[in-house]
Amino acid sequence: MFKIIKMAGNSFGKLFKLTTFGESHGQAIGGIIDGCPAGIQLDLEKIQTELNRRKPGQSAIVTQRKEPDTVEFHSGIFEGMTTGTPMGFVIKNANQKSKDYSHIKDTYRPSHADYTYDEKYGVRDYRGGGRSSARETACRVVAGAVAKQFLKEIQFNAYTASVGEIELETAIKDLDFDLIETNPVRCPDAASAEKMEAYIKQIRKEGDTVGGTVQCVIRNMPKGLGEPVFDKLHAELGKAMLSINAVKGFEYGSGFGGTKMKGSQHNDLFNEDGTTKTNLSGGIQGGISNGMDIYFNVAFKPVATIMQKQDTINKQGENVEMEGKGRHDPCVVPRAVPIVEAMAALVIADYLLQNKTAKI
Ligand SMILES: C=C(O[C@@H]1CC(C(=O)O)=C[C@@H](OP(=O)(O)O)[C@H]1O)C(=O)O
Repeated sequence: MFKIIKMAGNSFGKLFKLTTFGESHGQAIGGIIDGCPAGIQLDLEKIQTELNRRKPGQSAIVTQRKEPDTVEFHSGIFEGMTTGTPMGFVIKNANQKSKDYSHIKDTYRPSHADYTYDEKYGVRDYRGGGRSSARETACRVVAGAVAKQFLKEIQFNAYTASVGEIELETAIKDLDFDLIETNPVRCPDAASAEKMEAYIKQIRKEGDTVGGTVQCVIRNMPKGLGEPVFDKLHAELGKAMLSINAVKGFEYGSGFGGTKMKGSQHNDLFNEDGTTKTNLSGGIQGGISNGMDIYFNVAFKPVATIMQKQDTINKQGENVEMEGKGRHDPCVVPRAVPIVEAMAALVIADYLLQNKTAKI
């Protein structure tokens, strides 16, 4: 008897829709962007630049897998312009080292998707984590980079806000986003970035991993995006962020901090033009954008694969010891920055198409 189980959930978005395919050690990963409006003059170099911000091997504090991550578009673009037809794209895998994974064929890394994939499907491509690998996020970055070009007037700026206990202490209004790409951690404050980088290096030496947070600010937002009641704008942003590998938390606006305030402190009072004097709402009220900046935090856990011995179980349910092998990120946060921006751009593009009255 076959178990009737297939993998669903490979698509994101209603009207601006991305479907991805591929595994970390297969021939290629890629996707189809369906619903991108016609007539957008695409800058392909900008799309590649976004991919380069995410790609493995980019610095000493990330996985040392070396992938060119060159995107090839196979449809949907004519003479540099989107045609409104499905945009198929492929990124070839070039640097797989599958033998690093033979030890997890029948054994489960603690807190990795190995166990749940095996339990659900009964079969899994364990090489490099297969479909559960964060390599899939390269496809999201491609689609997000296309969405950003559709949403030219809207600015998406994500950056590393913490690594372990080390936090960026500058208030959002005082940040200089031009500093984000000036260090390998992608933190817009040189002193914090240095501490974070040193800490990630130390953690790597210990064969361990560490988590952190990415903060994202969306500026120049149109008013009126968001579909109450179940499809509130922040609900979709939350889903988008929580679908990124290793994400454990999402908060927007005042977030969990707001629970400690009184209404009299928390309410954003209006200016006559409808803007607000404060923005604890994070640019969204009633699930609808109010034109103020949207800002949110995304929490990333420490990567599950560590280079230390741990107790675990095998497929037979026996207790065994295992140690991670291969090339992994000691902290995913610096490479997650462009992924967060990409997912935010996909949400805003989709909601803009759903809301025909919005103007940008
Ligand atoms: C390849 C990427 O990251 C990979 C994510 C990953 C995992 O388990 O998620 C495991 C590693 O794969 P490999 O062992 O094949 O090097 C990482 O390098 C990428 O992001 O493009």
